[in-house]
Amino acid sequence: MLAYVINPGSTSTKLALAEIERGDNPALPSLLRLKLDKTEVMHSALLSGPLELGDLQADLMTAATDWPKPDAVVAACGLIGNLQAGAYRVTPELAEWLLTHPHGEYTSNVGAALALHLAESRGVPAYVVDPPDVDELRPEARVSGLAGVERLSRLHTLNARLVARRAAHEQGLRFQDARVVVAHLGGSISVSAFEGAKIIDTTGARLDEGPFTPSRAGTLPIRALLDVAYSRPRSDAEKLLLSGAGFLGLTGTADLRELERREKTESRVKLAADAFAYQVAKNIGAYSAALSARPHAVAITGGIARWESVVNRIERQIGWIAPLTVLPGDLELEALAEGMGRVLLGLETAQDWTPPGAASAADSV
Ligand SMILES: Nc1ncnc2c1ncn2[C@@H]1O[C@H](COP(=O)(O)OP(=O)(O)O)[C@@H](O)[C@H]1O
Ligand SMILES: CCCC(=O)OP(=O)(O)O
Repeated sequence: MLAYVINPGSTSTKLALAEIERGDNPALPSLLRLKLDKTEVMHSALLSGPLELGDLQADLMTAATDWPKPDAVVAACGLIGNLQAGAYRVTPELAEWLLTHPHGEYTSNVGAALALHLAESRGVPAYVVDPPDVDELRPEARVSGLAGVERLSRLHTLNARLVARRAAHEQGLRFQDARVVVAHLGGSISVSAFEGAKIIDTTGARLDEGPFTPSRAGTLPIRALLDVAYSRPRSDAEKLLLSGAGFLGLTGTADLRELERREKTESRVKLAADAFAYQVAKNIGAYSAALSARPHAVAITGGIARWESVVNRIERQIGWIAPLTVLPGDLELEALAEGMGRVLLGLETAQDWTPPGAASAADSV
């Protein structure tokens, strides 16, 4: 099977021609064989209007000019309304909805429109896979200690699901039979518990919960949060918590490659790295406890999984919980291709999207 795969980012859109075949292990049918021919289309600014979208559609058409006709086109997308994981058929209504109801700055809001354009030009269907607001939380995970405040499911769904599936396969288990905890450690962080192939609980990302990140605060003691909130306007408080905190606030830089070099000689940097590994490990422990029994695997992924001494510290701390799988970087193109492949190969059924009710579409970040 062939698919065009589109992953829009803030400064470039990644594109791939994916060849997807069944694997040769009948016990693990979703362990697929993938071949990706990747390319990247640069754009100068955050996509914000129809003009830039038109230009990008044209650039993608050019990049794919010589590619053979695919069976489908698949893209990453923004928030589409608290649904089950999997593939959704892109309709003009879904593409338009994402462009006109962008809740938060999700650059992937343009994904569905890009996929539809390319798919129509080839006379094939378009899909989006595993949006960030896939919501499969167990009921008790939604409840916070303050009536009216509901915990949300907003995470790095694409990468985290692929990594959870690979960690399950590494243990010789089908995804639906495995319990896995995944820590996605990039510029943005989420830690999530997978059981029965569902994301039953997650820290969320951005202004939700979890470890601190290169520039975000993560979970704070409530009294400190109140001090931050009451000492400045809300927009300044958000700016501090999202882009002036974390490693940046603790060490003066959010460039973790630089911190990796400095940690041997600077005690402040070493303490920040120790604290980060400790917070990640504690969250892995908490999300292990969200499962019905001990996890079969713990996995860490994202760019920070390249920081060897941090990975070692995390492993020392959580090694007693389950074997650790480390898959550094992000594998979103692979995740999109596999998600599409499962539909094209008849392992999963694509779903139809309907606009979420006013109640579930309300929030911002
Ligand atoms: N070799 C490395 N050592 C330490 N940190 C790294 C390394 N490579 C990347 N990082 C960090 O990973 C983060 C980027 O994560 P990544 O998942 O690749 O991208 P994104 O920014 O999209 O989340 C950055 O904070 C970067 O400093
Ligand atoms: C909502 C989780 C995925 C994501 O895109 O996070 P950031 O926008 O915080 O990087």
